[in-house]
Amino acid sequence: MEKIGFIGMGNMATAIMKGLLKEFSPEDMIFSSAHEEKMEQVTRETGVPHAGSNAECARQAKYLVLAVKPQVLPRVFGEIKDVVTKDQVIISIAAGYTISDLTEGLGGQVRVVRSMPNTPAMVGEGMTGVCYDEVLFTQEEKALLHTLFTSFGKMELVEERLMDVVGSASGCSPAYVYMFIEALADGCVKNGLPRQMAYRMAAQAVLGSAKMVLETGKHPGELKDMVCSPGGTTIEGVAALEEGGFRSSIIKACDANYEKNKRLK
Ligand SMILES: NC(=O)C1=CN([C@@H]2O[C@H](COP(=O)(O)OP(=O)(O)OC[C@H]3O[C@@H](n4cnc5c(N)ncnc54)[C@H](OP(=O)(O)O)[C@@H]3O)[C@@H](O)[C@H]2O)C=CC1
Ligand SMILES: O=C(O)[C@@H]1CCC=N1
Repeated sequence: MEKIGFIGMGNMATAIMKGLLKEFSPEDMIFSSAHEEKMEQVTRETGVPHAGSNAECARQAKYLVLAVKPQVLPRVFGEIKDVVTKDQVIISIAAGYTISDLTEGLGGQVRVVRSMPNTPAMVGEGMTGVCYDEVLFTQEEKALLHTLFTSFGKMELVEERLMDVVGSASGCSPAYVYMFIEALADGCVKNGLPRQMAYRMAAQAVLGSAKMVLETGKHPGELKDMVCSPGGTTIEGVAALEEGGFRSSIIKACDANYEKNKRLK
């Protein structure tokens, strides 16, 4: 098996590796990160060997996942651009970096896949936007990419012009959902529900509502209307949310994270 390598072993790489370990053995992977003791710890916990350095990881990996923060990428480019070749598949999960940025940063003679995953990958429920020029990759490579990205959730092939929007749809949105769950629980605690029960019920209500959207195919507005009994309690809450600018706030959040992509490099 040609190795899958990770440069950077933080939130996202850990989540992706956890998913991959359901499909591949530890020996099929290799990684490097910033600190020796952390690399030793990850190897102890997962059995995945570490390469000791980014350059060695880049040398050994056929599929190389760049999983450092955007601001760290230029340094990593400098460490691996003389090592990576066109025979490899370079996979970026970094926000804001285009395929052109990545190709240029790595010296021009590479084949790059750009992706935008999210942290629910940690529980196998990730949503990853992926873009790459299909003519550059073999069927085997494309099959491995599909296996990789679906080992920790769902994937959508996306035109690169929309990849920064994918940041709103899936990359950043879990943070907005966590804020909603926390606020919903606070509202329940305010009216007497025990906090941990409030978190469990709020989280399950979000999970169930998401499954309703995904599995019924109904428009979210129609599903909302199904909850709002005429003259009932829900519509009072809906009116309060509209008064508070609930929807426009979320749209503004999407604009904010979309615009920041341009300022990450
Ligand atoms: N978090 C998220 O929800 C998402 C993140 N992303 C993208 O994923 C990438 C990683 O994000 P995330 O996992 O959250 O970040 P983390 O900070 O959790 O992980 C980054 C990892 O890179 C390591 N690192 C730092 N410097 C170097 C270096 N010079 N060489 C090798 N490794 C290094 C860090 O080590 P140490 O901790 O020891 O410093 C850390 O383990 C980013 O580009 C981000 O845009 C994409 C989608 C979602
Ligand atoms: O906040 C960030 O920049 C990263 C990318 C998407 C989610 N987290």
